[in-house]
This record gives sequence, structure tokens and C-alpha cells, in this order.
Amino acid sequence: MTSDASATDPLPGTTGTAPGDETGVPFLPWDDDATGATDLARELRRVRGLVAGSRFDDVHDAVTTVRELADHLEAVGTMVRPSDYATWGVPEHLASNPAIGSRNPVSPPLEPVVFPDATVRADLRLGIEYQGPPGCVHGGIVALIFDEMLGLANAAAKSVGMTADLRVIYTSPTPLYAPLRFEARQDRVEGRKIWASATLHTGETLCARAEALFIEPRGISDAQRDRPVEG
Ligand SMILES: CC(C)(COP(=O)(O)OP(=O)(O)OC[C@H]1O[C@@H](n2cnc3c(N)ncnc32)[C@H](O)[C@@H]1OP(=O)(O)O)[C@@H](O)C(=O)NCCC(=O)NCCSC(=O)Cc1ccccc1
Repeated sequence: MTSDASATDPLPGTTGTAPGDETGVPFLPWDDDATGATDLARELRRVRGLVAGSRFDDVHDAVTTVRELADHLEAVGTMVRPSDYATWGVPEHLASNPAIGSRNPVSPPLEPVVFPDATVRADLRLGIEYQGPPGCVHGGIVALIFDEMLGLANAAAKSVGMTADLRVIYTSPTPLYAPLRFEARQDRVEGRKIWASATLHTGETLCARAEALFIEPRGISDAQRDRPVEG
């Protein structure tokens, strides 16, 4: 079978440089975990792209294989309970996140880097499994990535916030498979209110921008603020 080579291109430099040639530092570790679950998620991402973006004559054999895989995982795994996520900073909390989770096959290939001024950047390409209008990225996916990037910008600035108001202004279609650059930064903080903004470019073209208000949850401690959680 053939595939669009651009869909499998390696991601463009995820440790790129900001204007001024500062080098970004990876925001989150994407190391393989000892259990293999991160590798499993990576393969499932491939499967997701192939199923969404290919034509097949007959894949009933694959249905059987995947059903057996699901049965196997159900048998050997222990489900994480919602009560295990009662506090911020549980490792699986981030790993299962649909916007950035290393163990969530739904998550886009988001590998953000942070710059000394606490700007957060992610360079990525999105394949057909993220398609909305023909040839374009779904607007909801753009909003999802903005929400996550804004949260990371807050974390880079040592804030924790829940999204209260997220505005996305779409200025130009976001093309599939093209190099995309998300950049987010925290703008200001007043008490528990946190404002942050972000942009999405392909090349020199601004595809969308976001402006958001986050509210720090009641009872957040300095220790929780100081650790780079995802929100
Ligand atoms: C917590 C809060 C946002 C605020 O409630 P409380 O704590 O009771 O605070 P309170 O109502 O007292 O307001 C304080 C001040 O703020 C103001 N203000 C408030 N809202 C607005 C507004 N919309 N617009 C404008 N202003 C607003 C309000 O007027 C007041 O101002 P004042 O002091 O009088 O001048 C609550 O509404 C909520 O839970 N919403 C659902 C949030 C949610 O589910 N988000 C999605 C999930 S998060 C996600 O997915 C990202 C993520 C991923 C991973 C990890 C992390 C993050």
C-alpha cells in the first residue's frame, strides 16, 4: 500500500530556536516508559492515521487482530480510577491527556519547548486524522492545542489555572501536513485571574490566534504552582 510521504515525515525541529536564536528546552519528558505503554500509544497513533487516511479492500483480519489486542490489554492492565486523579501532578494525569498525553493515542504529536522568557512553542504537522474542512485541520483540534499550549505557558510562568474563557480567531485555513508552529505566553496575572495568548502560523501565515482567561483553582499551594503541571 502507498502512503503520503509527507504524512510520515519526521517532525520539524521540536527543539528549534526562538527569534534571537535562543534555544528552547523540551517542556516535558517524552522518554519511553519501562512498561512499553508509550511505545504502544505511538504505534496506535500510526494505526489511527492509517485507518482514517487509507482506502482498503478488506481489513477484517485487522479487526480480529485489534480485537485480540484490546482483549489482551484488558486482561493484563489495571484501570486507573478517577479518584487516583484527585490532586494535580499525578503522572498518569498528564500521560492520559488528549492534547499532549504520551500514552494517549488521540493526542496530537505535541512536543513543546520552553524559552527563557517562558514562551512555549510547538512545531508539528497534523495528518488526515485531524481533518475538518477538506485539506484543513479541524477548528476544534486547533482550539484543543491552543488550550493546552496556553496552559503550558501558564505552567512555564509558575501558574495553575482552569480555562474560564477561550477565544479562538481563525484567520486563515490551517493546512494538513504543513509545518505548523504554535506559540503561547502568559500575558498577566491579577489575583486568581490569569490571561494568556497564543498564535498559530504556517510559515509566515497566521492561521489563528487565541486569547484566554484562566482562573486559579481555590486552594492551590505554592508547591503546586511551582511544579510544571500541564494546566
Ligand atoms: C474555577 C472557575 C473557572 C471559577 O470559579 P470560582 O473558583 O468559583 O471563581 P469565581 O466564580 O469566584 O471567579 C473568580 C473571578 O474570575 C471571574 N470569572 C470567572 N469565570 C469567568 C469567565 N468565564 N469570564 C470572565 N470572568 C470570569 C469572576 O467574575 C471572578 O472575578 P472577580 O474576582 O469577581 O473580579 C469555575 O467557573 C469552573 O470550574 N469553571 C469550569 C472550568 C473548566 O472546566 N474548564 C475546562 C477545563 S480546564 C482545561 O481543559 C485546560 C486544562 C487542561 C489540563 C489541566 C489544566 C487545565
